[in-house]
Amino acid sequence: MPRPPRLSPDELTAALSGLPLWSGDGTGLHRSIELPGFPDAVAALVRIGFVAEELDHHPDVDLRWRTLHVTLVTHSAGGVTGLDVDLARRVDALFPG
Ligand SMILES: C[C@H](O)[C@H](O)[C@H]1CNC2=NC(N)=NC(=O)C2=N1
Repeated sequence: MPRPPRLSPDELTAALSGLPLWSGDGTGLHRSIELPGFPDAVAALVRIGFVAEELDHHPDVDLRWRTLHVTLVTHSAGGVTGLDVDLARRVDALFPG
């Protein structure tokens, strides 16, 4: 599937202003999600995984005890695209913070 283009700096700034739980730059969007315990963190990763499969767009996730460190980047585009913004919104819908 063709990938969309990387966001411009202005587009990225606008996207991040609508994603207050996320930080980042052109190399990736980042959010950490702390759960009550390790099993909850594993379950959260599975839930994110199903959304990722639905979107055919996948996060980089570092699971540390009960915290998921999520990075979104479109690897084939070499930076952040609208697909990452879409996935960030879907993650926030699951875990509003
Ligand atoms: C064929 C399939 O669409 C691609 O391999 C997708 C799958 N998920 C992906 N996820 C992310 N984050 N970046 C990609 O470039 C990517 N490519």
